[in-house]
Amino acid sequence: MLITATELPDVLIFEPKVFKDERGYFYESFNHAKFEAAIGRPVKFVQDNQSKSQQGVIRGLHFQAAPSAQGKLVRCVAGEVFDVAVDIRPGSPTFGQWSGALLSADNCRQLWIPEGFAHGFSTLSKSAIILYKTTDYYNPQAERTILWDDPSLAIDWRVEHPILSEKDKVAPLMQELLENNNGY
Ligand SMILES: Cc1cn([C@H]2C[C@H](O)[C@@H](COP(=O)(O)OP(=O)(O)O[C@H]3O[C@H](C)C(=O)[C@H](O)[C@H]3O)O2)c(=O)[nH]c1=O
Repeated sequence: MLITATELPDVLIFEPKVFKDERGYFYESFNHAKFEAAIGRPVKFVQDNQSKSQQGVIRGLHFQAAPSAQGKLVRCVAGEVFDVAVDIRPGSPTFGQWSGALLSADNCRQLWIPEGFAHGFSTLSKSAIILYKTTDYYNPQAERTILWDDPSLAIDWRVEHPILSEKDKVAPLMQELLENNNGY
């Protein structure tokens, strides 16, 4: 398994060893012991999620406020997405910075996004299916959103005129969340 650092020290790209032969391919999509050894701490995933999106969809930016914060291990099993993590940990040296990775069914890459980051992705292929593990359960009361095109983040989503949920269309700016302190 190849592990690559990103611009955000705690956000990592995992590339599993893919065994290809005349039948197709095989790879271990998750190995708990290897994953914990790679990130250097115990991690317990409690929920698996799956979503399908059409080209041009952006889902995000989302996170759950503490104590329901979720770490996410994201992979794309059909098509291609640009997966983005934003450091929203107050006091972090990379606070407000983002990092993105192309995840696709072909590159088999996975993005590890620890607790304390907001997450979103844009759909680059005709459609895309992502699967992701989370380290805490869904808690609607703890759900928070940040506006996808918040100018203070200036994320390049690589899509024009994105398709958004009604919730995402009206998400607050990160500064608004900080000011009224309901985001953390
Ligand atoms: C996240 C979630 C949602 N739901 C229900 C709530 C809604 O009735 C429906 C669709 O939810 P939503 O529109 O929030 O789905 P996404 O826009 O894909 O949200 C996700 O997208 C970004 C990229 C994330 O990282 C989060 O996991 C999550 O916020 O599924 C559940 O029942 N359980 C869940 O864990």
